[in-house]
Amino acid sequence: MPSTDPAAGCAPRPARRQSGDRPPRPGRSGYDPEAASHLDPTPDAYAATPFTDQCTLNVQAGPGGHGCVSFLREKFIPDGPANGGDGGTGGNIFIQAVRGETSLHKLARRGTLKAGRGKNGRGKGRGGERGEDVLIQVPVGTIIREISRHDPVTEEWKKRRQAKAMGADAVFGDEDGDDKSSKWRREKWLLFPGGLPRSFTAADFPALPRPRRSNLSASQPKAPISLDLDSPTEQPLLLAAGAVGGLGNPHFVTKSITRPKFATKGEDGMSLQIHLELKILADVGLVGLPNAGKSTLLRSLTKSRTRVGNWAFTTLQPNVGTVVLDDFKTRPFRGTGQHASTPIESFTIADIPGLIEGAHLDKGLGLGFLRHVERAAVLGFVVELSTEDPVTTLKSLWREVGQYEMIREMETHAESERRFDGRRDSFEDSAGRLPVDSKDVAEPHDANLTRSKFKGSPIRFQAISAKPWFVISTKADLPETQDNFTKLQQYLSAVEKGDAPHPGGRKNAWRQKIHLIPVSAIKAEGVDRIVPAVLELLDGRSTN
Ligand SMILES: Nc1nc2c(ncn2[C@@H]2O[C@H](COP(=O)(O)OP(=O)(O)OP(=O)(O)O)[C@@H](O)[C@H]2O)c(=O)[nH]1
Ligand SMILES: [Mg+2]
Repeated sequence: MPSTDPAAGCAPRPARRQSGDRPPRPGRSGYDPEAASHLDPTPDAYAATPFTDQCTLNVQAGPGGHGCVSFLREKFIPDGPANGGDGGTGGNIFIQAVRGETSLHKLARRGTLKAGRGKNGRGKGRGGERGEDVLIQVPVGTIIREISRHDPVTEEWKKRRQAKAMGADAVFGDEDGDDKSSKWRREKWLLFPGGLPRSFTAADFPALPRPRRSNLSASQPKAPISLDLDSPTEQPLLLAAGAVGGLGNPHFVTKSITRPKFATKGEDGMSLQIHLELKILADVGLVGLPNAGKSTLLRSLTKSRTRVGNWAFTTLQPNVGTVVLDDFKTRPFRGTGQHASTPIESFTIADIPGLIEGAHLDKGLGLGFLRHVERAAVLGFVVELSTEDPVTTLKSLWREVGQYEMIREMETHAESERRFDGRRDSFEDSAGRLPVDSKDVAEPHDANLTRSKFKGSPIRFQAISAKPWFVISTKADLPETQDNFTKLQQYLSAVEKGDAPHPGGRKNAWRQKIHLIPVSAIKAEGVDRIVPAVLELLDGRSTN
């Protein structure tokens, strides 16, 4: 076996152990145990990075700053007109899918993210500064679902509408509507600190201005949020717009009140509880029992440094490797989607933890990791030839995949019903938006951000059994594996011809040309046949 290291030059190579101090490695037959290589690495030569694929976040848009009560005061003008500035708008919450991120663990640790509060208005008509924005960066392939929201402005509108519907004069009354004489709500107003209580009687107090939102809020996604960030977002997408600031005292100058000693407080920012779920986007997803050789195969096809070990559940998190194609002449085109006419330069392979029989009953690591191959274009079933019956193994793998597919279909159905109910209950106008006060022109921090339209796609589910699939029979270097290979070959050709039912049990499952590729991943033998087979399936056309 040649001991050349394909990873050399791209990662620091661990110090080679002396043959005397290397621990014995059980169960490796037909292979020289002393020769460490990229495909059979020493136990410390693997990448171990923290990984989380789901988390819940609380995000809070910034509250607005308060309006200011101030009067012009100059030499010879002791009691000038009102000149208090408006409060600044609160910070916004943006989200962006970026290529460099691979996990949600950093966000999972944060829990709550709050945008900055707008600054209060100041004298001489100076408006308060905007609050600081928060930008949440997530990996490409993250799905965002809204769990709950608290939007003080929407609630205020709701309350007013209800009060109006009841024909009450209590529109501006206290929450319980008992104290009708109180037309103003103390908590909404900012009073001049030096003023005497009698100067703040309800009698000539103006009506509380109607609740407002910033004009940026028009580009918020509709409630309830449900988005799939399946491609990198060039510009950050707005999740929650900051609340508007309060009005300074010049807004309340009337004929009768020429020197208003009050201003309004800023609105409270909306808060959202969202669930983030990362579903890795790879072209090929590997599915197999634990210890089948999936990670070794990934190492032999790519420069991945995923952990390999002769025990079940060596891999505890998904790993993605990239196969770079250097044969420029025969590179096929991507057959579908927006990149239909771009030639394939590389493709990605996802290796997930092993699936065991009964994974749908939460045995082993359960079915959860299948979310990372659910969106793969092609599924690669990795079956060890040294098992007793590879056909039974393949069938049981498909059974688990079928169970997962069923669960996902039910979830998708339930989700669309929930969304429908959410829309019906939400307080929105016919265009699905709350009215935005045209007077309220809160200048955005960055003009580019206003132009960003919400580009995330709606969440879709693609039937797994309809995807093209192929089988890689590993450990073909081990003795007495020929019979198992023949058995598997016969079974797959029967499935292809329709003589045997599809192992997933679905009628419309894909069964066009099921490749069976025998390999010895550890010796890197036969793996070069995987690339053309994958390209053929990705390309969606048969080269035969
Ligand atoms: N003889 C032989 N051994 C192999 C081959 N491929 C993998 N192995 C060995 O099989 C064992 C398991 O390999 P892994 O690649 O870790 O298997 P896995 O499917 O990723 O396992 P999990 O991560 O537990 O799901 C290791 O000891 C490998 O060295 C092969 O082609 N031939
Ligand atoms: Mg593995």
